[in-house]
Amino acid sequence: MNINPNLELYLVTDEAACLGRDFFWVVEEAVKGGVTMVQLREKSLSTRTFIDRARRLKSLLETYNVPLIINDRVDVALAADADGVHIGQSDMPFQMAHRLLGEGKIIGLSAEKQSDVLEAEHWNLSYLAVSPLFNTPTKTDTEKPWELDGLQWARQQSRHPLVVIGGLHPGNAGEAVLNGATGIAVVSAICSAPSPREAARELKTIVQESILWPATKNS
Ligand SMILES: Cc1ncc(COP(=O)(O)OP(=O)(O)O)c(N)n1
Ligand SMILES: Cc1nc(C(=O)O)sc1CCOP(=O)(O)O
Ligand SMILES: [Mg+2]
Repeated sequence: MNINPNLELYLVTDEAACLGRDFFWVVEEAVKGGVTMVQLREKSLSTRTFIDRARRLKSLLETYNVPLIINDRVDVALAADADGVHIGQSDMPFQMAHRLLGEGKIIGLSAEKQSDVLEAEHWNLSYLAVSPLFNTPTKTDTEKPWELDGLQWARQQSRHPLVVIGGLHPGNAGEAVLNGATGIAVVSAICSAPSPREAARELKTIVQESILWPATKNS
């Protein structure tokens, strides 16, 4: 696996946010719309059900060559042969996760405050998540949002690709990229959209056009 994945549009799953629709249908539609990476984020499943879901998702995503990331759980990532893990500041420390996973796996880390960004310079991450960029009702146990000025600061300090998460939608995705994000991570803007495929398509276009700006501005 390429440990430098395409981060442009990162779907973080939440079955409750799928509004009763089939979870795998929502993910597949999102991938058809242009999602470049998927994180399976499960906070209440038993270990066995988490592994079963991860294996099924892995086989779905393989068809589209889209990497699967497991939130929090290195054991589940290994059991499902996922492409990597996402760890937060209260999860397994980076060095342990790296040792257990071995080479060739994606590891992403949340940065909640300035010292997290500086500490992360020691580690070979695939990405650093600016967490949260904006307030979001989807996850409320967060630190203070970074906002755009905080994102600019992180961009100046960090050597890692930056993913932004928290409150991203078509109205602010472009400014996130213009202020330093390599890509955006979203839950509700895709999972709860009337058409997850169309929502992903719209967000992907915004991200890609913002990456190219100002190269395309006068063309
Ligand atoms: C891409 C991405 N960024 C941040 C998080 C949050 O991780 P964490 O702080 O460990 O919180 P939980 O998601 O585990 O509740 C994430 N999952 N993904
Ligand atoms: C899973 C998660 N982590 C966050 C963090 O700040 O670390 S915010 C978040 C949920 C993001 O949901 P939405 O796209 O609906 O705002
Ligand atoms: Mg976590």
